[in-house]
Amino acid sequence: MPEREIKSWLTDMDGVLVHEGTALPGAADFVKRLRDKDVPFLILTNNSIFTARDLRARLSASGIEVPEDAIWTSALATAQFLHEQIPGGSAYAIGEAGLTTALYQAGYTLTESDPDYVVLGETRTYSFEAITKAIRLIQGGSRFIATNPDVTGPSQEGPLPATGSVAAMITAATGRKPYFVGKPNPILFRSALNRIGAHSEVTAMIGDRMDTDVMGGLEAGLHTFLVLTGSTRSDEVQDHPFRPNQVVDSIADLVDLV
Ligand SMILES: O=C(CO)COP(=O)(O)O
Ligand SMILES: [Mg+2]
Repeated sequence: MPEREIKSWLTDMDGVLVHEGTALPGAADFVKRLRDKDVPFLILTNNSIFTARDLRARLSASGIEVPEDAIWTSALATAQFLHEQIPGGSAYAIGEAGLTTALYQAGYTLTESDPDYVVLGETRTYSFEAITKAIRLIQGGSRFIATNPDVTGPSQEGPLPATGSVAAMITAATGRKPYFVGKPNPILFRSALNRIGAHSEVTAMIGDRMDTDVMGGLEAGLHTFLVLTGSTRSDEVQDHPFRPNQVVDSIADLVDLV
């Protein structure tokens, strides 16, 4: 049992609720319990590929029913961050609808011509041409932003290369490191807590990665649960200088805590 009462929940998506488009055992029950008991919650994902509307549909197709406004992605947080930094700015974006739509909705112009920012997001179709353009723009002075530092993402077949790995390639070519807006950045956690009106003292974070979900939750003052259905094996927890409050096999073990 947690040492403190949990009144609101932030939960990661890939590796906790789903593997790509397949729901993990207990995920649908966990979310249904939250909604039936009207418990404040938010799905907090570093996956910047999809819009919240698309993610709602994908989760529904896997049997997990959540409203669109219960989903907060690293793409949405990145667009909000850039709007606060340079309102009405411009960006060269590598990513999919989740990122480009969020940037447009934040009032940004997408361009290859002297953009304020190069924004790297998640995609399954990174192109050599696009990465080359990004490298040249960064060398020309555009600021380098990435939606999330995850070097891999989980799937049923095994790890998938992710934004953090591609960012490392661009860093190697330019000598510039990106500013990552997604987990573990406190910006994502603070914006998430604000969206559900929750206080860190009584909020839990459920994740599958130590370097994003658990680190970010820990630093935000949340109670942290690590599940073993995603990117972290139980014997890997000790490789990190910090640990979650609790390690559980899967989200099915947390249903009765709601
Ligand atoms: O998509 C991701 C990295 O590829 C991570 O997504 P989550 O933050 O939902 O685990
Ligand atoms: Mg995850």
